[in-house]
Amino acid sequence: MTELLSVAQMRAAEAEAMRSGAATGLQLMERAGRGAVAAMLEEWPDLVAGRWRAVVLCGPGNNGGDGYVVARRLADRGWAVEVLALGDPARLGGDAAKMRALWTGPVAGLDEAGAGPRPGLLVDALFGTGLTRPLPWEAITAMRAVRDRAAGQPGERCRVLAIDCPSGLNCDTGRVDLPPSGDDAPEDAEARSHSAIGILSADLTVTFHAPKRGHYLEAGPGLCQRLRVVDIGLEPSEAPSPVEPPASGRVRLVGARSCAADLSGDLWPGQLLRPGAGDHKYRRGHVLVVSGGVGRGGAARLAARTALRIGAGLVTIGCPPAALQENAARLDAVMLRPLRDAAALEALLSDPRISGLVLGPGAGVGARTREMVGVALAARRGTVLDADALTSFAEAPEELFAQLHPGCVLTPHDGEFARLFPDLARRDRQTSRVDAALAAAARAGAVVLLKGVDTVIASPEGRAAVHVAAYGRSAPWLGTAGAGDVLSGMIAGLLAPGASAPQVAAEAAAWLHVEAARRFGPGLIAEDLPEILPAVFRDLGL
Ligand SMILES: NC(=O)C1=CN([C@@H]2O[C@H](COP(=O)(O)OP(=O)(O)OC[C@H]3O[C@@H](n4cnc5c(N)ncnc54)[C@H](O)[C@@H]3O)[C@@H](O)[C@H]2O)[C@@H](O)CC1
Ligand SMILES: Nc1ncnc2c1ncn2[C@@H]1O[C@H](COP(=O)(O)OP(=O)(O)O)[C@@H](O)[C@H]1O
Ligand SMILES: [K+]
Repeated sequence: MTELLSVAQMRAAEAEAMRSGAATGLQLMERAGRGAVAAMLEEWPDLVAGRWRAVVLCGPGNNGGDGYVVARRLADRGWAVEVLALGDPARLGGDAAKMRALWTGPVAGLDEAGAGPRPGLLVDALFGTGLTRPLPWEAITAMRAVRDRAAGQPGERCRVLAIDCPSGLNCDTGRVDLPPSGDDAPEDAEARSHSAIGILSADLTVTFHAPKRGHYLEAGPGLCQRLRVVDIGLEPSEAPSPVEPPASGRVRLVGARSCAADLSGDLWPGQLLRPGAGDHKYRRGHVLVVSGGVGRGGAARLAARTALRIGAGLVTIGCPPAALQENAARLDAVMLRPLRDAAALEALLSDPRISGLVLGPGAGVGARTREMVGVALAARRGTVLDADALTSFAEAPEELFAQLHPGCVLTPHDGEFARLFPDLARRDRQTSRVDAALAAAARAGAVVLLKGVDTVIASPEGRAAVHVAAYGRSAPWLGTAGAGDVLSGMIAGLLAPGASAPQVAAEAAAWLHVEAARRFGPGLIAEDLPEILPAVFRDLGL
C-alpha cells in the first residue's frame, strides 16, 4: 500500500538523494517541473495539440522554482506563457534562482494578474510544502484575478494546475492557514475561508515522489480535486505490508487505489476474510453484542447482523430481559441471551468461545453501560467500544483508559473523540488528525479509529493508517443513521477469529465499509450495508 509522507519525511528523502549523489537539487526540480507538465497533458489531452496561453504564478521558494521550469517547458511547446512572481525574483536563492535565470521571458508582479486575455491554464506554483505561515492575501487576490479574466467570456473556463499542492494547503495537516484579514477580504471569518478555499482549489494537483498526508486529510482532497504523483527518481520506501501493522512513524493509506493490482481475494483484504477449508463455526469466532433496552435495539441488531455477514461463526445479542421479545421477533441466525446486568454479562463471558465484543451502539449513557464495559474489558476479548460506551466515560475518561487493553478498538466520531480527549480535539496549527489519533491511542492504550471522510486508525505503538472516502472513493451516502453501528460490527467480526491485529481489522473494516456503500450507491440505508457485503466479497474473488 502507499505511504503518506510528512513534509519532514519528504525533505529527508530529497536530502538523502542529494547526499548520496543520486541527484542534485537542480535535477530534482527539473524532473518535478517536467513531470508536472507531462502529467497535466496526460490528464487533459486536448491541451497536447495547439498553442495555449498559461499564467504561471511563482512564489519565493522552491515551489516557485518548479514554476519557472513549468513555464520554460510550456514555452518550449509553443505556448504563450505569462510569469507573475510573488516578491522580488532577484531575491530567490539556490536552485529556484537558477531556474529563474533559465527562464528567458519577462516576469511581472502579482499586481498584474488581472490584466491580459483569458488563459487556458493557471499554474499555481506560489507555495508548496514549505509554507509555515498563513498564506498572504496577495496570493489569494492574484489567483482570483487570473480566474476572473475568464468571467463573462465565452469558451471553457481556465483550468488550474497546482504544483505539489494548492497554495495554502498545509501538507501535514490538510488544513489551510488563511491570513486574518486583507484589503478586499470579506469581514466575516467563515465567508473569508469559504471564498478563499474556492479560489485556491485546483482542478489537478501534481505532487512528487509520494503523496503527503495533507493531500488526504481534512480540506486536502477538496482543494486538490484530482491528485497525481510523479516519480522524480528518489529512492522509493518499502511498501508497507497491509496485513502487518505499519511501522511506527509511518502512515499508510488504506485502499484499493493504493494497492491497485494487489487487491484480490488472495491478498489484502481477502486473507482476512476467507475461511480456511476445514474451518468450523467456532474457529471463525463468536461475537457478543451488548444491546440497549426496549425500543433501543436497532443499533445492536445492525452491528450483530454485520458481524455475522463479515464472517464471524456465531453472533449473539445480549439484551435486558424486557427487550427479549422484541429482539426475538427480529432475529434468526443471530442468537439472543438475556442480560440483566453486569453480573449477567460476567456469567456469559465465562464461555471462553466468545471472542469478540461490541458495546455502545444503542447501549444508553450512564452507570449501567460503564459497569458493562468494565466487565467486558476485564474478560480481555477483542472488544469494540463505540457510541454510548464512549460517551458514558465523558466525565472521567481516565477511568476508561485504565481498563482498556491492546485488544480493544475505540471508534469515536469527532464529537465522541472530543468528549474523551478534549485537549487533543483542540488541535493547534501544526497538529493533524493523524497526530491527534496517535496521541489518543497512546493515552488510551488501545487502537483508536477516528471516523470521518478521512478516517484515521492509530495504535498505541505509534502506528497509523488513513482511509479516505475521496479521490474516486467518495461515499457520501454513508452519512446515514446507523452506518457507525455497522462499522463496529465489521471490526468485531474481523477480530473475533483472533487472527488479525486490532489495527489491521480496523483498517480492513474501514475499507469494506466504504466499499459496501459505493457498491450499493445512492439510496443507501444502514441495513443495506451488511446485505451488500456478499457482492463485495464476490467482486474480490472470494
Ligand atoms: N522536497 C523535495 O524533494 C522537492 C521539492 N520541490 C519543491 O519545493 C517545494 C518546497 O520548497 P520550499 O521549502 O522552498 O518552500 P515553498 O516554496 O513551498 O515556500 C516556502 C517559501 O516561502 C516563504 N514563505 C513562507 N510563508 C510565507 C508567507 N506567508 N509569505 C511570504 N513568504 C512566505 C519561505 O520563506 C520560503 O521562501 C515543494 O513544494 C516542491 O514544489 C521540487 O523542486 C522537487 C523536490
Ligand atoms: N460523507 C461521508 N463520506 C464517507 N463516509 C462517511 C460520510 N459521512 C459519514 N461517513 C461514515 O459513516 C459512519 C457514521 O458513523 P456515526 O457517526 O457513528 O453514525 P451512527 O451513529 O449514525 O451510526 C462513519 O464511519 C463515517 O466515517
Ligand atoms: K503550489
